[in-house]
Amino acid sequence: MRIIHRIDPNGVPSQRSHGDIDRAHGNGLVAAGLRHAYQRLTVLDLDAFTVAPGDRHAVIGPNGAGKSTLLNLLAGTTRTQAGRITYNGQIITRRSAAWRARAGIGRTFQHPTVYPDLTCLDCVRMGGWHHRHHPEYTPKQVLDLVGLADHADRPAASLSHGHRRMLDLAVALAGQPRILLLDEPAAGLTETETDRLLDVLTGLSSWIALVLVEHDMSVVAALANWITVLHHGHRYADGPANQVRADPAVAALYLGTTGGDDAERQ
Ligand SMILES: Nc1ncnc2c1ncn2[C@@H]1O[C@H](COP(=O)(O)OP(=O)(O)OP(=O)(O)O)[C@@H](O)[C@H]1O
Repeated sequence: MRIIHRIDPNGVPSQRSHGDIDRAHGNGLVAAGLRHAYQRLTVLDLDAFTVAPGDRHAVIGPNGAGKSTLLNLLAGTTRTQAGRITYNGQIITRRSAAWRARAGIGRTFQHPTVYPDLTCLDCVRMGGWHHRHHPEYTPKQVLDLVGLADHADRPAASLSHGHRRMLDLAVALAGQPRILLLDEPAAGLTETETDRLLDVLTGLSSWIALVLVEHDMSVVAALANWITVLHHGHRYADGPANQVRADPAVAALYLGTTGGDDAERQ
């Protein structure tokens, strides 16, 4: 199986399933030359990563591959050490996470960080604070969307793990993101909760781009039309979701039967 690479060696998008027109006008999120190290250990070294409006882009890879690090750099919760990030044609590399959230780059967390002392409704109000005068949806509508309408007045701290994840998503959605970065949104959810999550995410407006870090391949299969595989911080494979999922080398990577032929894959 040949993996179709999305980026040519010069960093120019080469193959796209959709979004080309928007990208041509400079819309979307474009990261180039992102490198990140903890102490002297480089955990991410990515030539290019692009997200166009409407993308459904999964980032997969074994534990420690650098997936969350990538998401944190895109969201601005981790400071960029090397590389450049642009959003709708504007360089945002040094912009804070709060600035990026206001600009439309929303995120959820691997470990949901809701405001524990606030009620669910107030958490969502906080998430949509910068849209409070012209909200697309009221906080109650957002809570209803994720199935938490009955919990509006409960403190966030009292929620179950699954409900906390959905509240985290509601907070992100209240910010009216144009790009939504999701860090393992299905982790720890029951089957019913996962179905709800998929209902919410598949029902989002088609112009909202999703970047999904996820280990659950059924969730990836249901949502993603493009997959980037990371391995030891490098891009191991990149292509249309059905092709990447069918690639024996990607399966072997997950089963731990590959030696990690990064050089061959880049
Ligand atoms: N704050 C930190 N200090 C030191 N090392 C870190 C820190 N955060 C992450 N790392 C290391 O960086 C590497 C990449 O971590 P990252 O969380 O991005 O991987 P991941 O692909 O998201 O993994 P997982 O699927 O297990 O969540 C790992 O080796 C991890 O141990």
